[in-house]
Amino acid sequence: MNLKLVDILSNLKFSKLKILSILTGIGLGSIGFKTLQIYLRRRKYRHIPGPKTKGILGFYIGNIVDIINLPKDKIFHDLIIQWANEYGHVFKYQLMDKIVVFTLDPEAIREIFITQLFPKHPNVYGIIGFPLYSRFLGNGLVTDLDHSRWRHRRNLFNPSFHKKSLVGFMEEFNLKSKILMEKFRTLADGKQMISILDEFNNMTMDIIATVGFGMEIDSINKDNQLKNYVFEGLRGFNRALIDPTLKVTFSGWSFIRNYRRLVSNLRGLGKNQILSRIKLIQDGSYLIDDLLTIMLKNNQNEQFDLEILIDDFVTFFVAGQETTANLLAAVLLEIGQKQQIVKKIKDEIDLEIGQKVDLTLEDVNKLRYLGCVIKETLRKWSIVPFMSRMNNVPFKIKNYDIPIGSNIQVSSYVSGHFEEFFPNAELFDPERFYSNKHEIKNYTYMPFGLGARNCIGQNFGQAKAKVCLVKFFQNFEFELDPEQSFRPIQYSAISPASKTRCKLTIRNA
Ligand code: HEM
Repeated sequence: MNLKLVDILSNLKFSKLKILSILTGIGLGSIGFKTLQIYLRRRKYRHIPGPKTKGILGFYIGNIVDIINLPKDKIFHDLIIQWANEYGHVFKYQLMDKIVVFTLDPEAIREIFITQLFPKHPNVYGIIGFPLYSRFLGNGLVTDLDHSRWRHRRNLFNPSFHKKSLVGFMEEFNLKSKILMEKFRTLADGKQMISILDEFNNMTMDIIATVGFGMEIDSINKDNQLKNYVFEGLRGFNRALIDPTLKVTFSGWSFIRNYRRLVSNLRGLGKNQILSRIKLIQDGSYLIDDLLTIMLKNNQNEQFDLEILIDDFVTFFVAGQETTANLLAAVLLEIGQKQQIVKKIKDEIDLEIGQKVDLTLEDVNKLRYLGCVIKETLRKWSIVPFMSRMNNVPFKIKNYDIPIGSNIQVSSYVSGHFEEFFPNAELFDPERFYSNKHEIKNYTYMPFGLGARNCIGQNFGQAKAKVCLVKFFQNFEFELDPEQSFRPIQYSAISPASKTRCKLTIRNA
């Protein structure tokens, strides 16, 4: 009996050692494999210029070290501008073990987005669709990687964004802007600091909920589940993009668990809304042509893929809401520093529109100067940081062969800050667009993307931004908090770091 025990113990000792050595072997093997993989990848791209990585750590994690060392007031894309100034129209950089090819070359951009219509890169849009083991935007319109399925669905959505539908949406843009202005009236004592981005986020949320999905939630005046799920979902998503420790720490895992629950709640809400609408349409009792009805009616003869309909529900809340809110907050942050621009905007509104309350699309389209202020804000802020495509065929940029399958990135923010394209790029100057001071070259300005996969909501977003701004200037004066940051912060969108803090007073009061 005793002898047996000794045997077992010694065997156990031996197996522990064995296990340890196997594990060490696997560990070393994986490191060796990864090292070889990174080495070969770096070699494949070594003919393309780009910033050097530093030391052994740099070999493994690439230019992440440069990002970590960025000054506090700079965003990652400021670093890319610096690299563009150093290396020119095409260069590469390394993010962890992956290589990114970046270009701001107008000719190459035309090829990528128009002539060759390269697909979206799965590494990038796959993460946006399915971050942290959850289905967020899924295969919605922004992230769909299946070209023929995307084409079919884009055709279904297109009529909802044509001018005729936009004319119908104006009523909601007016109504929701009016509700926000009523709230501002209660805050406009010239003393309270308001985080204007938060307020614009509430308004754009209410607009997309109503015109998109027939949901009246009044985020401007109260908390509600949908708003919390969307805002928290975005916050989690943003953290997923920038925090590489999430998947390897206990606190990270608990965050992921909560995040997955939240996204599943948001999708559950979307599912209920879609199912009850299908029923109403089948009963013939729902007559309002919002995005959801149009989408379902157009799809009537086909099998609905419920999960994809939910993907689009989430996609429209994300793509259609925070983009316009950030744009509005950036406009006020820029012009608040230049009273002569504010005066020009007000003069134009007074002349063309006066105190008219119910604005039409024609009214806001008369505001050419305001339109140029929005264009200049989009040049300087871009809002969407970058786009990524994959060359599925051999491709050259400026005589450099780009390996097939590369992650090619383009950024309206970087092109918009590149001195060769926009002289004195840091200066906010709507005259660039108003009086065409300098020629703006094709494919150097693309805040709404390019080609077939450009932004479906660009006219929608600009019309709603204009309605809101007109009502704001008809009613209020504003003064920026001088203590705030005037710089951008970059997550899934580029937005004012301090959310544009300002005090309001009632105009002519
Ligand atoms: C300031 C406002 C906005 C900006 C700057 C903006 C920017 C963009 C950009 C750059 C893209 C292309 C992304 C890529 O190629 O990877 C895009 C796509 C898209 N945007 Fe917008 N957007 C804005 C407003 C909106 C609004 C209001 C909606 C909806 C109501 C919307 C819905 C979409 C959708 C669904 C796509 C995907 C289109 C497709 O692939 O077919 N966007 N947007």
